Amino acid sequence: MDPILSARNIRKRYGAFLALKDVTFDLPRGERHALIGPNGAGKSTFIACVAGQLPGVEGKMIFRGEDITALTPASLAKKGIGRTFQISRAFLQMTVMENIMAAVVIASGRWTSLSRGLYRDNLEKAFGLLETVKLDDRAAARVADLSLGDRKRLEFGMALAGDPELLLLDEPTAGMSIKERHYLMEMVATRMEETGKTLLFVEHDIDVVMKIAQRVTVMARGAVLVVGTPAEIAANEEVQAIYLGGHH
Ligand SMILES: Nc1ncnc2c1ncn2[C@@H]1O[C@H](COP(=O)(O)OP(=O)(O)OP(=O)(O)O)[C@@H](O)[C@H]1O
Repeated sequence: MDPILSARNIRKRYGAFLALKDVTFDLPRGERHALIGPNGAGKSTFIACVAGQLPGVEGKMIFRGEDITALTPASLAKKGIGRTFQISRAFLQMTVMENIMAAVVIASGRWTSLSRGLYRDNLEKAFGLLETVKLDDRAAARVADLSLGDRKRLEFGMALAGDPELLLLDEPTAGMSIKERHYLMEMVATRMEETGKTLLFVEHDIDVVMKIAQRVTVMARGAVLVVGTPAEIAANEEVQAIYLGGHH
């Protein structure tokens, strides 16, 4: 296995509460990997640790052979770790195109260039991303007027602007209809497949997990319980006990 990400003994405390208890985890390059587990298992905390968003994380995080422990989200983005962000309120009144352009410009790292060539390149890239997430026909719409499914696809497109090697998605389908969930996640899976990138996602919809993930990590109470293929996970008695035990 050629891991793109190796987490070693990751610990995270919130005050006196230990939310992650020595999580050790290897993510092979090019894999679509789901993190599942009951509420409070530590899934979002782990994703936030990988994205560099939490202070005081203990342990070691290696990305593409390099120690990235304690790097800031901005430097992690430059190194190829991307995640989606909810579009902030101020940007909801702007159009789909303006939002995706902002993501492209930020990802390019060149805010102030007036070069027309660069502007044209950015515009082309922005259009390409809108095509990828099937929003090219909504380019002029205000984000506030989009359906939830459309907005989530836009957020996915914006996360792709930096062309991340590893994409982190924390409950990307929350609040969506079953049909929208599958539509979004099939789109994400296709994109990952075509570009050879790696995906780590937290997902509560087990049907989506079974369809999209190549391997699954089950977390419970801040620790990794079991790792396996979707079929192995579905057949695992410990996992069944957690889910049927009413703890989620
Ligand atoms: N900022 C915080 N301060 C204190 N405790 C926190 C904080 N964030 C999370 N926790 C606690 O840490 C534990 C893990 O939370 P986390 O959100 O990572 O779990 P999760 O597996 O993503 O759960 P869910 O499926 O409900 O989103 C929970 O017990 C939660 O209450």
